[in-house]
Amino acid sequence: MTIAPGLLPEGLRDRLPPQAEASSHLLHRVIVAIGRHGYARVSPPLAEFEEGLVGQLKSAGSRDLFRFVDPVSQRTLALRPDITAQVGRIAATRMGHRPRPLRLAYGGPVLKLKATQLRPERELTQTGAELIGTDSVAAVIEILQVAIEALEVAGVTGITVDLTLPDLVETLAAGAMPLPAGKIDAARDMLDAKDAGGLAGLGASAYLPFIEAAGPVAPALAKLRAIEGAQALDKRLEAIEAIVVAIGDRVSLTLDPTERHGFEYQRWIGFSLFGEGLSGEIGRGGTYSIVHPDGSEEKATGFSLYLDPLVDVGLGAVEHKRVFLPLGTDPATSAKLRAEDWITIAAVSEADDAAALGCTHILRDGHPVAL
Ligand SMILES: N[C@@H](Cc1c[nH]c[nH+]1)C(=O)O
Repeated sequence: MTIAPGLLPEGLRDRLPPQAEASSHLLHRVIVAIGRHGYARVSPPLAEFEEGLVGQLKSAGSRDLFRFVDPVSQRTLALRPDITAQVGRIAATRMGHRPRPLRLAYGGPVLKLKATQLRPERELTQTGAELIGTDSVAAVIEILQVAIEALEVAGVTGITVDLTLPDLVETLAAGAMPLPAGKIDAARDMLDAKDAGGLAGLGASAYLPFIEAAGPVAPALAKLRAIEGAQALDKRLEAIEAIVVAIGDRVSLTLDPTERHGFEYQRWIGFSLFGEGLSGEIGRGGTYSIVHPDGSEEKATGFSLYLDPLVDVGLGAVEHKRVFLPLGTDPATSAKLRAEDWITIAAVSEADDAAALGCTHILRDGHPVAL
């Protein structure tokens, strides 16, 4: 089968001007904003041994990995679908001796095995921060504040934070709302899909009220509090109240306690981030556990942002002044212009056309004149 020239595999794309520049500009601005909160940047590789990517975070699956055999080591390598696991590996090994809490930031491409309907792209630019050594309420609030600031710096407005309780079913099933072990996964899936009939069929009707307890945070919290047998969640609900106090004025807060989708390894709290005019989720995060080589576990809290939807709506675009330099322009003059922040487009033939080349100015008598 021949492949049409320029055709790329599904979910992979070229970024052209000006979006390619906007994308790197946005990543730079966001990572600088994260760094201001003390998060030092790490830069793990695009691919590593499969074991390095799957064993690091408790409960993280290994399904969505692009795998291949490395002709050099003869070992199975995988392309990273998520940088958080790599940061976990670094924190547990090379930076295991650094004082806690350890604040690390990252940014770069990740590759998902499957696209989703909402996100047809498989290669995404992921950036974020991980606060390692704690999953306290204070840690969650710091992480949310850093994420919100990073989104604001990127130009996102109308931010919504949707909170969820990823381990809700396990927590309740172990206490007041028992479920046979074999049914926990099924109950979780049905709650995630808000499938009331399925839940009842499973003998998990006690969980039905959780489906109703979703929406703007204040009424949702009130409904959760009223659920018979949900006292095991009290500490989590208090934490959510503290989050409302900390960031409720800055963003819209919603609560969807049974949302699990995309929260594979997050534990007592998770959150999704949305922005006005941006389709789908633009970020996600929560608390999780890093597994150390000796089997011990370390708590952590973090967030990741996905910058592609921002670039797609034009955020990060940089306005440039582009001056056309006719043939024979003195190199010292053009160097001076570049030092003054101009982009210089030098003629290479008499036929070159300043307007067609996207110039905003043309150099006349040593000075840029607007076209
Ligand atoms: N890396 C996760 C989000 C996250 C970061 N830290 C904890 N959770 C994701 O992209 O879904």
